[in-house]
Amino acid sequence: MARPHTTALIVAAGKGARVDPSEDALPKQYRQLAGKAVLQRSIEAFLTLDYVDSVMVVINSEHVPLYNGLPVKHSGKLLPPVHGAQTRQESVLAGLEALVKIAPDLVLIHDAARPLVSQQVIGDVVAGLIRAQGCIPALPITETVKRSQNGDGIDATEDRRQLFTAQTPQGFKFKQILAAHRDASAIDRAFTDDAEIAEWADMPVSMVTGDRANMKITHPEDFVRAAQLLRGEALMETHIGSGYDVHSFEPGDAVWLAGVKIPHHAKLNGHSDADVALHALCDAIYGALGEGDIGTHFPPSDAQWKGASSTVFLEHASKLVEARRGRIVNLDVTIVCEAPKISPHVPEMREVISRSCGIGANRVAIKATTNEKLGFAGREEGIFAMATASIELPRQD
Ligand SMILES: Nc1ccn([C@@H]2O[C@H](COP(=O)(O)OP(=O)(O)OP(=O)(O)O)[C@@H](O)[C@H]2O)c(=O)n1
Ligand SMILES: C[C@](O)(CO)[C@H](O)COP(=O)(O)O
Repeated sequence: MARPHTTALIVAAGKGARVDPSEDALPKQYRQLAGKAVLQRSIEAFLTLDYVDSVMVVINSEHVPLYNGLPVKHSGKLLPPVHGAQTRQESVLAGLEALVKIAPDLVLIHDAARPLVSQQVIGDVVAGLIRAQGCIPALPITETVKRSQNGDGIDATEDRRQLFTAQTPQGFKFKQILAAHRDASAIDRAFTDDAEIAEWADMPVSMVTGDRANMKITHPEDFVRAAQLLRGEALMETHIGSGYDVHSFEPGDAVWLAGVKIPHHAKLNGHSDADVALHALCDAIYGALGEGDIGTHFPPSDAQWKGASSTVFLEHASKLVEARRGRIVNLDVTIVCEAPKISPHVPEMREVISRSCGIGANRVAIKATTNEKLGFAGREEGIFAMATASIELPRQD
């Protein structure tokens, strides 16, 4: 059976008034949380998953410049954003309507305000959709729950064994939740989550165990707690990888080096666009991850990689780092050739690599040297490159 087409719909059109009610406040989803905007974290949590085919973000029409300023890596999976509305419910419906042209099988509706969502929770929700039309992560209540009409006197104590708090992503069969949301928008009732709409529409919704770290950033102090969770969860350790690659010259008029096309009296012969610098760099990252090398992921025998841009492989390698909840600390490449001259191209090379990996250009170094006319590189029979990658990964012990 074919894998269901799955889209993540991230709602980010709120104003975050409970974090800061002032008109000119930076909305919470655009605030930094341990070095990354909240919304960027939420988007990346889904973009990095192979079984998520596309990601759509619902934004507030007043936040367009803020959204465009997010350094989210360009990816065909990230669809153009759509504008939301006054309530979460309306924003979700706007997103669902925009997805009609894609008509995914499954949709995962997620609050931008839950940036710590884990792969485990997302995977469990998707797995839960095999047996139900809807599935949400939820947690049992751990404190005693009181009912009170005025917030003062107690009217009753609830049986908390039957009470759970709902999280996101809330996953649904797309057609059914779209129909339910449309019907719900026609009645005078405010629904606080999508599962409530599904329940109202008699769709069976199951629950899987949520995650305490998958908190919704709602009040100012939640930023402190989320940052602590990120730090505690990610007790990081450093991994170093090295890469080496060589390609020979053949007749041609340009070489690809570190993602830049440089006019030359020959071209390089080899896998894809024969970019030795990016190949060495990818191998360094794969090495740091302990995940084989470029040929493991992109076999040279596979015709689809013939002539392909090696930036595709670099993006893949850096996504693997993200999927492991790691981060690239720095990348260092040395290109060895008599010609062409590399130094004029270094700024562009650093830019290409930083864009492909979603890191600052200050974390990328490109060096070049001649081989003092010694050996094959000295005789201008080919070019070789060496690279080192330093990455941080959650501790494995
Ligand atoms: N009109 C709205 C309201 C909320 N949301 C989104 O729904 C999620 C959950 O909502 P909440 O945490 O309540 O966010 P805000 O509405 O922004 O917060 P507040 O109520 O404090 O203003 C958030 O990611 C928020 O951006 C939305 O897309 N459109
Ligand atoms: C959808 C939700 O995150 C489930 O817990 C929550 O209901 C959204 O919060 P809001 O404050 O009601 O927008």
